[in-house]
Amino acid sequence: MEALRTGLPAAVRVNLGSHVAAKLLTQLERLSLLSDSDGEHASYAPRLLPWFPKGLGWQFDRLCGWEIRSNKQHKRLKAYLLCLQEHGSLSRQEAVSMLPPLCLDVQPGQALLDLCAAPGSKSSQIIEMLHWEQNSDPGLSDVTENLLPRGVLIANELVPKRADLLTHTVNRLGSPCFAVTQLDAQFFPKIMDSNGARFLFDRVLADVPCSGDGTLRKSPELWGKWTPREGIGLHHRQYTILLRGLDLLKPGGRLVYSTCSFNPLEDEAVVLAALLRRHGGQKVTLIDLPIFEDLSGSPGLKTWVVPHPEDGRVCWERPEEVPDELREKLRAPLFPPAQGSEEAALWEEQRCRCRRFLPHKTSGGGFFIAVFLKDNLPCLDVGEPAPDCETKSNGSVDRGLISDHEECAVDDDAEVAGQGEEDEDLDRPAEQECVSRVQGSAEEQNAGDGQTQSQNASTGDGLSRSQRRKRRQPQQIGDYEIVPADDPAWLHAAAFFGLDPSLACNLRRKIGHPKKIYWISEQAGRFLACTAPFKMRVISAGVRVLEQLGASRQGAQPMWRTTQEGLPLLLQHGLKRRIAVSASFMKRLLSGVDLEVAELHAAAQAGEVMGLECLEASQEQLQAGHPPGLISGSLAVTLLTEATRTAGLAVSALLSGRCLMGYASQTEAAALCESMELEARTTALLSPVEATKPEGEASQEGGGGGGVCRQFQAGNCTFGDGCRFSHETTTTTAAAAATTTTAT
Ligand SMILES: C[S@@+](CC[C@H](N)C(=O)[O-])C[C@H]1O[C@@H](n2cnc3c(N)ncnc32)[C@H](O)[C@@H]1O
Repeated sequence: MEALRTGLPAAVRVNLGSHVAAKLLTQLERLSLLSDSDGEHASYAPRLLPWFPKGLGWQFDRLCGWEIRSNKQHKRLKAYLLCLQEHGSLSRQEAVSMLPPLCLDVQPGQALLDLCAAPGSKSSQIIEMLHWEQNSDPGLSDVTENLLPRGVLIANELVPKRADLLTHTVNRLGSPCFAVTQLDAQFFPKIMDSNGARFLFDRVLADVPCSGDGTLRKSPELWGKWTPREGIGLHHRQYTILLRGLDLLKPGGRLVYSTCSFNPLEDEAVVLAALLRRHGGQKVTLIDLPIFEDLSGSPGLKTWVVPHPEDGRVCWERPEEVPDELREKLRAPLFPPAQGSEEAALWEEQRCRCRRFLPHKTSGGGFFIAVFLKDNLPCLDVGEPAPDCETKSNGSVDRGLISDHEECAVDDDAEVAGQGEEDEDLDRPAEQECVSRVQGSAEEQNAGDGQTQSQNASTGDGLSRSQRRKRRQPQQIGDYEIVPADDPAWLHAAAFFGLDPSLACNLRRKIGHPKKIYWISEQAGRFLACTAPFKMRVISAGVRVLEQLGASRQGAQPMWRTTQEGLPLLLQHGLKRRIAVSASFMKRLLSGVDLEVAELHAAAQAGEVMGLECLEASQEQLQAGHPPGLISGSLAVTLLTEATRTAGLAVSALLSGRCLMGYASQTEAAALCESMELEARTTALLSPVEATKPEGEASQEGGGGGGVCRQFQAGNCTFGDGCRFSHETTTTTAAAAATTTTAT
């Protein structure tokens, strides 16, 4: 209890794939040397989390998340972290919440499913892990085609607004290895690949909605809200999500079940109920978690009590003790196994493999994890499905031991309806939020009552479930189509950017939306080519790499631009329209200044710009009547110091007959600029609060460039005093802002 009353240390995870990963790790190491003699900044010393691979996880032991968020004294640290988060270099994530993805043992090329994914901390971590092989040496990525990530994470979320937030979170990573779906995980359908075989996942994460009492350290307001009813109401939904996940898992595959709750009704009771069944004819068992140095959890509970939903002081040990009027609510699966029963023996053997992470032992938040392994043996005869968990006349409990759950869990064909939701606050703690999101939704009521959407649907049209199933045609997942290798628009874009036309096999576009082209990993492509019994909502897939510029003239080929998020991929694949510029030139570009073509040539003369010749009209073009000089259009601008085939800092830009302008959004541009100033920014963190940013001296902090913050003018700049753009509101600066060309 004492531990729960203290703040939760803030923790961060560095993205190995970021172009600043190596620099950022150096700065974290530098900060870690701070000590008490550094006075007010001593708490800025992060500690390396020894159990996180590749030295990427860090924790600020003496600083909690809400302090960074709300204490003005830490505004520069907040801006520093926000900026790094914005360009996907760093994620703020509670330390124990980093464990489930590590328990998945992600391997390159795998297909993974995150059933309950918003706001997306674990999904981002998994996607980053899919890239680890490729980014094994931070900052020096030697990317070859063979090492391009092939795997996929399908990140699923029920609530539409949270699914949008999830999409934003994973999009920051610029990865081709994901798709976001918006479905009720309980009804995530059986999908078939293009060969008619079932598409199963190598790994599944079921980080289910829970009562969130493990997050009391970061969300103290939960103290007043918690009731025993929540755990009881959530148990059934957690169980059906877990069953669905196990069914979607390949034989030999792993599923990680996790909650941020201490409640055994949401933890042990759910895990035990799933262990007692077969899944697609296969048995499942628990396996030990990996060893996390410094972070040992406790085993799962042997026994527990079930409280009265309205009065936590009244509890029962056995289902038979429950008064008749509560028997429907407090069903047998909520209870521990009866002493001496077959189930108790099984549980005794398995429970030690569950792990409870307790705040007073780990200095972190409360968490529960169990790792399931699905049998690799041929299916056994599964027999008749058992009735769902009934109390026998002799008082013992029938949990359907080793029966198959196929029929008793959920209907594959259930259509999923999204639920309306209130606004998001990015700064609010993830796990706690997910609790409040699900409470009160109509769908929660259904799940709590044990009534599924499929049951509702079955009464609708007078047809039986199997009749409706037969009547339905399988539907292709999502609305994505392959870009044909001989598509004229693609061939034109490939020729313009100097890309190999055969790259088309990686590209998709949304049906009816030919103006955006996405790059999709091999496994993501396989997933999108599958069919499902109903139209699945795929909100986003892969990374947008090309976008058509304006409307094309009648008969003329459309012009394309590279997107900021897709640039690293295109550069790795030989994009030829690229120039390299000095740091000071890059800062000017990022500050939103239009750089006149004459200035570009002068900078090239001075050695500040290299590679202009790749923008010049070729002999062929000149013969075809193109005027001599630079060819207008989209291009990549990289830093002169970066080797050309690395994932270094690169900016999408546009050259017109008159000038060169950046095409990153204001937020992206600000974040990229900050990333160039990482060392200076870290130094600035450590100077006295008042002296750090004297008015009008932004450039002394390494900001350089100037320019007016349009986010500030629109009233939504998140960087506050830490913003590198001007927050002045004079007429002069407003007029200057009107002329900036950086895209929003
Ligand atoms: C514990 S949170 C997930 C946190 C997430 N894994 C992360 O690390 O950022 C649970 C999420 O499940 C969502 N959810 C609730 N019921 C669901 C359902 N039936 N199907 C899919 N998602 C659901 C909630 O809206 C919430 O976003």
